[in-house]
Amino acid sequence: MELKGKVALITGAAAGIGLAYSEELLKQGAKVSLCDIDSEIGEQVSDDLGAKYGRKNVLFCQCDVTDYPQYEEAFEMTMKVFNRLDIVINNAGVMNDRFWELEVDVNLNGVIRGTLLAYRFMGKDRGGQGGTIVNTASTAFARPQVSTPIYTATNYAVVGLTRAYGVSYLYQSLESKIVTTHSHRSVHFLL
Ligand SMILES: NC(=O)C1=CN([C@@H]2O[C@H](COP(=O)(O)OP(=O)(O)OC[C@H]3O[C@@H](n4cnc5c(N)ncnc54)[C@H](O)[C@@H]3O)[C@@H](O)[C@H]2O)C=CC1
Ligand SMILES: CCCCC/C=C\C=C\C(=O)C/C=C\C/C=C\CCCC(=O)O
Repeated sequence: MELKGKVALITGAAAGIGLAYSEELLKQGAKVSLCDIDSEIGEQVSDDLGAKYGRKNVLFCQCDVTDYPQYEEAFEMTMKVFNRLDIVINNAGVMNDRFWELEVDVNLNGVIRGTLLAYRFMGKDRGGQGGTIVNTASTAFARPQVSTPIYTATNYAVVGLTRAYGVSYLYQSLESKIVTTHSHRSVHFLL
């Protein structure tokens, strides 16, 4: 996929895998909207990436994926600043089964919110140009992580959600495909 000039919105972008996605996209000429609940690290990372890849190519949106209106604002801000949206990467996640309700709300409900918003802002049936949704899940979906059964369950669910959306779009003859790649013990599904 040609990434030059494309705009990507990435959640959990202030650290780890989300930060790696962001830097790679910038390297390949895309513009990125970094979304994260942590505004202190997020602003810092955004400044650093802006200095390296061009300030006009990087935006930080403070956003909690458990809060639909906040998440929606991040999409609106991205559209306002970059005037387009091509790629949504639902990556934010937590792993702590002691706080299982939060874990489900971030890892599963957050991906559902992000997927619905992505269809709303990019869907051809909504007047958009189409686009790509990438959902990150742990390979715990294939080999259960017995130490964290609820974290494991959220990853099973994300895989089911992503496969079902991918197939329903295929049935509707819209442009879509599912590709799985394995990297750092995570699975990235491309819709
Ligand atoms: N690190 C690993 O070995 C693996 C990670 N994964 C998955 O990859 C994804 C990213 O994981 P990592 O980069 O390792 O995590 P990380 O802990 O390094 O980074 C997660 C980022 O998400 C942000 N975040 C947390 N809650 C949020 C919320 N409610 N709204 C917005 N942002 C929020 C954090 O502030 C942080 O910047 C997760 O979905 C995780 O399940 C999958 C397999 C392995
Ligand atoms: C948001 C997550 C932040 C921290 C992530 C750190 C580690 C994540 C690991 C995984 O997602 C797990 C990946 C594969 C594990 C599969 C099986 C492990 C089996 C061992 C066990 O039961 O513990």
